[in-house]
Amino acid sequence: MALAVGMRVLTRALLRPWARGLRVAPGRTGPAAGGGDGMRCFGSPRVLVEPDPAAGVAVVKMRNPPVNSLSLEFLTELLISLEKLENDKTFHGIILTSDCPGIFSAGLDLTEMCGRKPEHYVEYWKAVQETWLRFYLSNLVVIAAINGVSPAGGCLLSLTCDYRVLANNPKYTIGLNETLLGIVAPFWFKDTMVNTIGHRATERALQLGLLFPPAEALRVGVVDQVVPEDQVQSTARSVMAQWLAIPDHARQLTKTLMRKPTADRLLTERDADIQTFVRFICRDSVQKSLHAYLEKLKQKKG
Ligand SMILES: CC/C=C\C/C=C\C/C=C\CC/C=C/CC(=O)SCCNC(=O)CCNC(=O)[C@H](O)C(C)(C)COP(=O)(O)OP(=O)(O)OC[C@H]1O[C@@H](n2cnc3c(N)ncnc32)[C@H](O)[C@@H]1OP(=O)(O)O
Repeated sequence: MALAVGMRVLTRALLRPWARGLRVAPGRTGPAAGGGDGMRCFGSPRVLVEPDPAAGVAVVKMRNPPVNSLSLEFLTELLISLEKLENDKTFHGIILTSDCPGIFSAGLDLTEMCGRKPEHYVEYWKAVQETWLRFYLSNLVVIAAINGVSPAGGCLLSLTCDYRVLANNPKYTIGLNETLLGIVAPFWFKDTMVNTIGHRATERALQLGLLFPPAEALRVGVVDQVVPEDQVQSTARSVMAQWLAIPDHARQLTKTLMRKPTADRLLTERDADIQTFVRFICRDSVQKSLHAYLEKLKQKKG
C-alpha cells in the first residue's frame, strides 16, 4: 500500500513536462567509474551516473550547481536514477557523491520553501519524503563519498546511506542546522540522526544546529570514516567491496529489519506530516526567517 503510494508519486513526477525531457546522457563510457567494459554513463541534466558493471557498482554524481541544492527537479532526477539502478540486476551498490567542487549538497532548496503557494509546498514536501524513503530503504548498498560541505538536507541525504566517508577538509562541515534558519527538523530527520548517533548527541546537535567539522563528525559518529580529500572515492570503493562481499539477501533483510520501523512511522503519518510542513512553512515568522537567511547568503558575496 505504502509502496503503491510512493510509486504513484514517482510516476506523477515522471509525467511532468520537465521530467519527460530527461534522457540518457549521450556520452562517456564506463572507465571513469573504474569499469571498462564499455557501458555508457547515463543520467540526466543534474545527475551523472558512472556505471562499473564489472564491480556491480555505479557512481552517482550530483551536479546541480552552484551548491547541489535539493530542488524539486533535482530530487526527481535523483529518484529516477535510483529507480533505474535498482531495477537493473547488474548493480548491487551505488556511491553517492558530488560533482560540485567543495559542496556535497547545500540541503533543501530554500527557494522551494519561500514565497510559493501552499500547493507547491505540498508537491515539494512529497518529493522530499519520497527521496528519503527511497534512499533509506534502498536494497542497494549505498555509500556516501562526501566531498564537500553538507548541511541540513545534504546531511540527511548522507544519513540515508549505509556508510559515510568524509573528506578531511575543515570547510566540509556536516549536520542538521535547521534551527539556525529558524526552522525545525521534522521527526523523521531527527529519527534518522538518532539512529546514527544516539538520542543525547542528536538532542544537542539539533537544538544547537551544529555543523560538525570532520574530526568532530567522526567522533560523534555522523560519519564513519574521515580520509584525505584525494582518497574519498577510492575509500568508498574499498568499503563497497567489503559490503558487497556479504550475501546480498541476508544484508538486505538486515537493513530492512533495522530501518523499517523508522520508515513506517513516516509512511503511516505521511499526510499529516505534509500538513504540518505546509502549516509551519506558511507562517509569516518562518517565511521572514527564510527570506532573511537567503538574503544573508546573497549578501555574503557583496
Ligand atoms: C511545530 C513544527 C514541527 C515540526 C516541523 C515541521 C515542519 C518542518 C519545516 C521545515 C523543515 C525544512 C527543512 C529544511 C532542511 C534544509 O535543508 S534547509 C537548507 C539548509 N541549508 C543551509 O543552511 C545551507 C545554506 N548555504 C550555505 O551555507 C552556503 O551556500 C554553502 C556553504 C552551501 C556554500 O557556500 P558558497 O560556496 O560560498 O556559496 P554561496 O553561499 O555563495 O551560494 C551560492 C548560491 O547558492 C545559493 N544557495 C545556497 N544554499 C542554498 C539553498 N539551500 N537553497 C537555495 N539556494 C541556495 C546562494 O543563495 C547563492 O545564490 P546566488 O548566487 O547569490 O544567487
